[in-house]
Amino acid sequence: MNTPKGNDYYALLARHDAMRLRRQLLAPGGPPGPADSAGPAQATPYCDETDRRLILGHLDLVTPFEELITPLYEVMFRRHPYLRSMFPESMAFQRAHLAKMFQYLTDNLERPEDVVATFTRLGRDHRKLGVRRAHYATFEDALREALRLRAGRRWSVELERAWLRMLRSAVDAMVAGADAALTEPPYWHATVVRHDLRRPDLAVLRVRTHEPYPYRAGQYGALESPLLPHAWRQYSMACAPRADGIVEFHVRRTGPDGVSEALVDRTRAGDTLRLGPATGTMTLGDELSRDLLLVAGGSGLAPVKALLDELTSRRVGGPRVQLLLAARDRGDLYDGEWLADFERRRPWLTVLPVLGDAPPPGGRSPLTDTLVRHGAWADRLAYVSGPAGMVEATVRALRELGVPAARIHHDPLGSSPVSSVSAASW
Ligand SMILES: NC(=O)C1=CN([C@@H]2O[C@H](COP(=O)(O)OP(=O)(O)OC[C@H]3O[C@@H](n4cnc5c(N)ncnc54)[C@H](O)[C@@H]3O)[C@@H](O)[C@H]2O)C=CC1
Repeated sequence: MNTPKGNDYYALLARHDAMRLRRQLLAPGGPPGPADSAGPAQATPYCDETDRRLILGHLDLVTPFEELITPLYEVMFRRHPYLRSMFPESMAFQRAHLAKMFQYLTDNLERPEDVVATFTRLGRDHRKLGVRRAHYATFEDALREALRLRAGRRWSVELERAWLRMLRSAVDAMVAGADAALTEPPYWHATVVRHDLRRPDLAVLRVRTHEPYPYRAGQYGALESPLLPHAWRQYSMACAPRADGIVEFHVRRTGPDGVSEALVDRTRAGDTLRLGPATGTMTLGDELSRDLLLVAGGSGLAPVKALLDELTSRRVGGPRVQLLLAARDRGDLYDGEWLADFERRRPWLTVLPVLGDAPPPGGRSPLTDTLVRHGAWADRLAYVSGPAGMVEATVRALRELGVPAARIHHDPLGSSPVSSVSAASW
């Protein structure tokens, strides 16, 4: 065969794709919309009611998804060894998150608009990984083989077609999201200008981005350390955007060998990181007509600190703000000094620390007890950030105390499926 081999071939494929994209961009009328998208997702009919029933009725054939993911990556890397270099050395996080992504897709078949919105964001985010349209075709081929392997003799052509339509609707949205973001960098380089170890397992990092980094207070972005190439983890920006390009992050080490460990234990001022595009909905609206309730747990303080920062700059007779800050103990109030000083100078702010460990499953939580005890919150606008269990318990308590869901802002940073969908899953 006359085809270039191995890495060269796939590099060529990616280059060909980039050139095609460039031609499309330069063509009169600019880049194509989603409906024109080429590649594997071309002119794909979306997953309909029949597909939904087929997929959900036969989920047992391909679940648990963790067992689908292992052969999927094996097939993909066996056929295209070059793709392995786009992934981190350890695939554990990657596998878990791809499994969650399939879970999210199959759980939300009834909500195509939400799915499209999520995958559009994901496509924009995936530019930082160097993902190109051509890669989606290789992913689809690998998935097809993994599905067949996993499901065995009960697999059918109809079922496979339904799965591929579901996948292609997600891929279409990702391609559209990537195309729509072509005018912004896929990631930003940032130099660490300060690294404060506030607790043995928690660091506050200040980085300066080399190019302006667009974001809003309350949002988050993914960081990558050169110590762990291709492994990206999400952290909230802990200050409102600043003219000097400094961005603050709060990082808690949660286990050995991960990105947080690299950032807490092995990163110093002068090191360079990469930062993915900002995303998230925990932002302040243009109008601030209601008083606010901010609830933060542990390093979940980061986005709340950014909101406080923005509130400071926006105040002209603005709202009153109550912050409930949950921490394991007094020593774990790692930004306590800053917060005490900040509160002293802001008569509109009241901070209430709530100390105690996470409750056992089904147990009472000091945080929700405090919410209930202090609670005439029904008229407030609430922002909640912290461990997934804390966010869940707080949102539930607030709903019971009469705060409508639409007035409770929280982002699923941490372990929830949607968050994993916005992480580097493919
Ligand atoms: N670093 C960042 O930029 C951000 C981190 N997060 C998330 O915040 C979490 C922070 O973790 P840590 O600092 O280790 O916090 P942590 O595990 O020390 O928890 C802080 C406090 O929250 C309360 N809490 C924990 N679980 C609870 C539950 N199920 N119900 C009620 N209250 C509970 C407890 O009072 C606990 O002391 C992580 O899950 C992270 O993903 C969220 C947003 C931003």
